[in-house]
Amino acid sequence: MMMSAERRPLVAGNWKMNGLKASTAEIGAIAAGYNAALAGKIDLLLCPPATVLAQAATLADGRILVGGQDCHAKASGAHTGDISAEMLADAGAKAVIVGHSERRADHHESDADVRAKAEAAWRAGLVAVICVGESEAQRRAGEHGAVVAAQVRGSVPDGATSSNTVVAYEPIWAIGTGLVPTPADVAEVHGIVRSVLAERFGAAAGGMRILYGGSVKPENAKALLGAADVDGALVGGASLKAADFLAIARTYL
Ligand SMILES: O=C[C@H](O)COP(=O)(O)O
Repeated sequence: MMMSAERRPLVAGNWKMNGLKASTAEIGAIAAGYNAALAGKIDLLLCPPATVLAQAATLADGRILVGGQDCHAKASGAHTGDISAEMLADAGAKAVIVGHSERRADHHESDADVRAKAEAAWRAGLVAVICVGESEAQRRAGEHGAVVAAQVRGSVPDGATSSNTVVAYEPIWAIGTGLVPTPADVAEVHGIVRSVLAERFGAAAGGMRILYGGSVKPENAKALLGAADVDGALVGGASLKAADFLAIARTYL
């Protein structure tokens, strides 16, 4: 385990395919609730659907960060329905999630695809939030460490730094299920992620943030976020309500 005083916690919200214009009031409430005490300790990022991203950026008013949930690897061109990192940046995004397990499953994204998207994020000046995580069958077979290590090796591009990259560990079986690993299980995998980052990036790995995601709720946040090598959370369902998202963030106060 490597520790670094430089790692400022990050609590990120992923609205997935939820949220209409009216829902962005929650983003205004989150920005309003990000008071001096929270701002003194942690960063907040919210990733709504691309359709409301610009509106979210306006409501966030620079107080919290907003981001995209995916991007195309290219900057522009004939790719119907896709959105580039440059477009997200133009709408006010400061970060983008890449390689979420739902993208890997629904859109057959490989580690190489995810790596290209992370590079696209950097090209546009965005932080890449790179997701990794094992399936239930892989966990049962005891393969979680090897699976996650391979995903980190394949999905994180050369050139990653603590400023341009965040890794999110999200065991697939914990996403949206209410099932959570024990803090010791989370610490084990985060330690593996940090070791792989250290093999690749040396001492800089000590400054890189590794988030845990998967059924994080106000009730379990303290235990999960208190685990070794956990530098924040990637929150799905509980990020849809400002009160719940802020309650998770306040775990750090
Ligand atoms: O990106 C977020 C994760 O997939 C976690 O979702 P969840 O908090 O609804 O389990």
